[in-house]
Formats: sequence, C-alpha cells, structure tokens
Amino acid sequence: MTVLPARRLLLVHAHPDDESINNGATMAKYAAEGAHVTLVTCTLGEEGEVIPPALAHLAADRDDALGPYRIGELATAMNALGVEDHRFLGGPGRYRDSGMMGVPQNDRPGCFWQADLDEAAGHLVAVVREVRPQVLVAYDTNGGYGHPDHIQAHRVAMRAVGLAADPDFRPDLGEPHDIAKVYWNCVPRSAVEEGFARLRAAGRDSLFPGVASVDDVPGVVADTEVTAAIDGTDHAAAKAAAMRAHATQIAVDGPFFALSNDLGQPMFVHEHYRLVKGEAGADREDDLFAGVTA
Ligand SMILES: CC(=O)N[C@H]1[C@@H](O[C@@H]2[C@H](O)[C@H](O)[C@@H](O)[C@H](O)[C@H]2O)O[C@H](CO)[C@@H](O)[C@@H]1O
Ligand SMILES: [Zn+2]
Repeated sequence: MTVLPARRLLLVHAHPDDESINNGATMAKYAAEGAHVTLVTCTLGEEGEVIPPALAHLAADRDDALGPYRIGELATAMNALGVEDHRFLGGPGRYRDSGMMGVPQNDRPGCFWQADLDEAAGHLVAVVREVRPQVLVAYDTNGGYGHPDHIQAHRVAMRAVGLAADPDFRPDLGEPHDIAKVYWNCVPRSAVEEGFARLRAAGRDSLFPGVASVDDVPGVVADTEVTAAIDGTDHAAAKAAAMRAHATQIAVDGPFFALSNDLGQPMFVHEHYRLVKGEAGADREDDLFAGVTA
C-alpha cells in the first residue's frame, strides 16, 4: 500500500502539451514542494499539426504516428516539471484526438468527442479514488477555447467529481472520495494585455510570423473572477523546458511561444484559477490547497 504525500493535486487535460501551457509552473511548484501531482491526459494528440518539417511525416494524414511520438514528448515534459504520475484516460490510445471543432474527425468512432460520458468519467473515478486528491484542476465549460476534446475533458472531469463521491457508483473502483476544491483554468484580462505589451516591447511581434490576440488566449476572464494566482516565477525555466519538450506543437522563444499557427503569445508564469467547488482560503489565494484541512 503506497502512502501518498499529504497534499495531492490532480489535473485533467485533453492533449499532451495542454498541461505545460496552462499549468506548467504550478505543477513544477507543487512537485518541488513534495505534493503528489497527478496528470491525466485524455488523448494522445494524434490529430495535431506538426511544426518541425523533419517530423511532418508523423501527421495523421501521413504516417499517423504523432500519438506515440507525443507520448514521448509528454514524458520529457513531465521530467522537466518533476512530475512522476502521469496517465492517459482509460490507457494510452483509448480515446483519440477529435481534431478542431467542425472537422470530420469529430465524428470518428473512438474519438474523445464521441466518448460515452459516464464510461470516460468512470476511468477518471478510478484515478480519483486511488490518489484521493484534495484539489482538481480542469477546463471551464468551453474548454478554454472551444476545442471538442477540451470541452469533453471539462465534462468528464466535472462528471467524475460527482461520481467519485457517490458511494453507489462503482464500489469496485474504490472507496468514495469527495474532492475538496475544484478549479478551472483561467487568465485575467489584465495579465493577457500586459503579456502582449511585453511581447510587442520585446519586438517579438516582428520575429513571429504573426501575433495572437487576446481572444486567442484560452479562458480569459475579468480580473474579478480569479480566485487563485500561483506565482511560478521560480519555475519559469521548468515551464519553458516542458513547453519546448512538446516540439511538434510549440515553438518557444524566450518568454514567448507560438503554436503551429505561428501566432506569438506570452508564456505566463503566474498561473490563474477560478474556484468552482469548495471554500476559498482567502480573497485572492496564492496556494490551491489554502483552507484544505484533510
Ligand atoms: C493547445 C492545443 O489544444 N492544441 C491542440 C490543437 O492544436 C491546434 C490545431 O492543430 C490548429 O489547427 C492549429 O491552428 C493550432 O496552431 C494548434 O495548436 O488541436 C489539435 C488537434 O485536435 C491537438 O492535437 C493539439 O494538441
Ligand atoms: Zn489541447
């Protein structure tokens, strides 16, 4: 019987790369502090575009080998963050990347967007009842930016929160567990605007082929909606290294990055969260475990 650390954080993400982009500094911080950090990634990212020309053959419409390759990218990213517990929902390849909203891949049997919600949530309940986290981090209802796998990851995570605590649901998956605090990823508008100002001041708006806009950043909210701000300054290098590990998806340029759309955007080392379940430990938390008693 493994005795887990006192503080346990669970994060649920759609594709390999989302964890580093959204929560890399937070994951590195808590791992360094001795908390148990568990990442569940719902797909292998099989439908992603590929940035490095030398790896273009991996793409779904060529060798269709991007999924296994991104498993390796994710493992490298986890090493950079010091996170040892990362899993794929239902096992590697159980749910395939559904592609961007509206593409034919959304209808492919076996893709995550077509998953049975309770079956997928059941896989996550097993992890919740094993790890017994006090804190869960997930996407908002729009998945941050409307990608079907992100929306589905939100739905599965929130469904699993309820099912994991229900003593009548799948007793075979372990003792019920009620997650004390649930947060959704977000970015305060002031931080986005400051970040793009930094990008322009650094002249990166000339280096990147294009520059993203505030609306391209997932989960932008009014500053007043933010519950917690995690200062990841001490873990900025680890976050950048983790993002660089996802080289098929992300190009990193100092404190900035671009996805395969070539739109430069700021890399945030202050990572923000909205509390949607549980009690906040302060008006503006600097610790996701604030107020957790067990
Ligand atoms: C950050 C994220 O969720 N990436 C997803 C996303 O990738 C984007 C997609 O390929 C889009 O067509 C590009 O313009 C954009 O630059 C990419 O970030 O969707 C992929 C397919 O579902 C997914 O594999 C990738 O992880
Ligand atoms: Zn994603």
